[in-house]
Amino acid sequence: MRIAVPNKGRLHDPTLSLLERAGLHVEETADRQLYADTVDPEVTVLFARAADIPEYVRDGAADLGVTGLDQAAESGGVADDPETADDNDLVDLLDLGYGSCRLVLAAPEDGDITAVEDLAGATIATEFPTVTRDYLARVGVDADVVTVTGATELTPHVDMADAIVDITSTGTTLQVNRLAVIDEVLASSVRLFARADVADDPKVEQVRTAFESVLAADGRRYLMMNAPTDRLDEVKDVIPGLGGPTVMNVEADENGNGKVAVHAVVEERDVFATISDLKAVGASGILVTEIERLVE
Ligand SMILES: Nc1ncnc2c1ncn2[C@@H]1O[C@H](COP(=O)(O)OP(=O)(O)OP(=O)(O)O)[C@@H](O)[C@H]1O
Ligand SMILES: O=P(O)(O)OC[C@H]1O[C@H](OP(=O)(O)OP(=O)(O)O)[C@H](O)[C@@H]1O
Ligand SMILES: [Mg+2]
Repeated sequence: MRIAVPNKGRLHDPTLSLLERAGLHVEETADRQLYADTVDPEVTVLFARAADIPEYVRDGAADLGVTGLDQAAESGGVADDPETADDNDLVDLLDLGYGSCRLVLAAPEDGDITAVEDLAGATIATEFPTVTRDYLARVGVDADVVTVTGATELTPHVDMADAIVDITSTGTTLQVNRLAVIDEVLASSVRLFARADVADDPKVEQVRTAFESVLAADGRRYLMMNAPTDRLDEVKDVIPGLGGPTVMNVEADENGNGKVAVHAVVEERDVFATISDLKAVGASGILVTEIERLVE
């Protein structure tokens, strides 16, 4: 099975680190620029441009792809559910959380275009012509779309376009170019995509679960402690756990008082307060550790 991942740019490093954390270590090879083996003999990684990845997956050059939803939507249909997906759809299996941005319609701050209706008969420049045309059809506005391959923000200032559809995240680029957002066209983030005909494959499910387990572990910590058996209920009340904690009997102390070991997964933001609460109800030997993966 082949997974296409971004070969460069902002999505490259986070994607490789996700593969690593998911246990799919990418082997170093001479051909690393194009493809690489992983520790799983059935899984190969293919390096491609973020914008080309959806096409690689649709064409069958790869089975899975990691890239932005904006790129997938630009290349054709995207389905959330393999059951209802068309043959040529990409199935959006999992939101990986990074690469968050918005595709927005924007026009010069001090211009005449302040609403999407003002764009009837106007020209919109974008690197995302398909998404833009779909959007115009959705809102029922007839405008021309010109495709550019970069520096889109410049086009309204050189009379190439009246408005643009482009990526924004912090808003700095729009602000510097004195462009105001008129509407959101698409909210995007990086997703794990599969070709519809392999979306139900057990190997695909294995990769999806591995990625999901990394996301589930993010921002969570594993707490371990000992507690007097007769104070277990108080300890349980204090732990803001995911489900009940795991409780194990351990040897009684030298005075014959019963003791238990308690393990629990807690949100990282709760750890600081929880530790003092635990001490107050008699817990001791409290350990806090990171979690690599969590399969819920
Ligand atoms: N400013 C941004 N903030 C968050 N995500 C972004 C931003 N710009 C782009 N992205 C996401 O990253 C994807 C890849 O962007 P792009 O193709 O521009 O590559 P890049 O990482 O910017 O590298 P380069 O432009 O140098 O090739 C986009 O499709 C989008 O999903
Ligand atoms: O809202 P902001 O935080 O300013 O981000 C938006 C900018 O980020 C991307 O450009 P990028 O930095 O990837 O440069 P590029 O045009 O070379 O791809 C995108 O094309 C916008 O221009
Ligand atoms: Mg870019």
